[in-house]
Amino acid sequence: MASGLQRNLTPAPAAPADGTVVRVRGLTRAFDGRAVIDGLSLDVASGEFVALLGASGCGKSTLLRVLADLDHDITGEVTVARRRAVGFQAPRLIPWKRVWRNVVLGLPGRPDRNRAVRALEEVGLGHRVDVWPKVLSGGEAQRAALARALVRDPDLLLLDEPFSALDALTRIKAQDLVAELWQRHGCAVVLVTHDVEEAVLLADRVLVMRDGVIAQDQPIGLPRPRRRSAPEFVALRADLLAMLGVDRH
Ligand SMILES: Nc1ncnc2c1ncn2[C@@H]1O[C@H](COP(=O)(O)OP(=O)(O)OP(=O)(O)O)[C@@H](O)[C@H]1O
Repeated sequence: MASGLQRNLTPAPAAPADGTVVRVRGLTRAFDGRAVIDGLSLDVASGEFVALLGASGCGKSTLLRVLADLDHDITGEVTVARRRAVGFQAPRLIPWKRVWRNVVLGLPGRPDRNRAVRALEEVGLGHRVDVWPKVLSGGEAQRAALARALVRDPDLLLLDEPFSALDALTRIKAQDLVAELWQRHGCAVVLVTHDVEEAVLLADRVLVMRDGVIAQDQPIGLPRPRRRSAPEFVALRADLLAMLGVDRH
């Protein structure tokens, strides 16, 4: 590990006194001598929904892995709420465990089927409780992964392109479900996405990552539930595409 490392993951209370669930200062992560994240700072407030956009390879997943406590080879200060859950592009369900057992896997105590059922019902999978993961469609598997994350009652949910492998219609339904679940659970979310529309639909704030730092911080003040076709929505989407260097015309 590099010298000067200051990490403070475990001692942080679930809801830090200042109302933030993520506090990052001067974070640097290098691979083979090249800093992918380079002195990045970031705060996420309790209950806030933040989307992280940026060109491919700019370091979004790397940042998420640090926040998920999966990467320790860093310098800088990182404080993250203790109760966090992670969702990835692939649902990562264990094939030899039934869906409900996947949902409560790793929770302390005896596997609680009722708790799993409640979580699965919440994501519309009440009819899939006892099946094997291979029976699920791609969208259903991602919803099961969401149930597995939310059953942990996290203060912070970290999502890395959870819908990118889904077809367009399934993705829209999954996005609407996440909006609903987030409002009900009230946890903070950091969502890595390539999808500008998804970011505008879901986030309170869209962060654009460039050159190893947060280059732009765009609040999304639209009322919820948001309509993809609303003129303000379309305008914000165009602004963000322009920030990403994609021509709006
Ligand atoms: N374990 C690793 N070893 C070496 N290089 C890595 C490793 N992980 C990531 N990188 C490099 O760090 C850079 C950032 O990767 P990262 O996956 O964080 O980007 P990203 O913004 O999430 O990309 P994408 O949008 O394409 O998923 C890339 O150049 C990648 O090749």
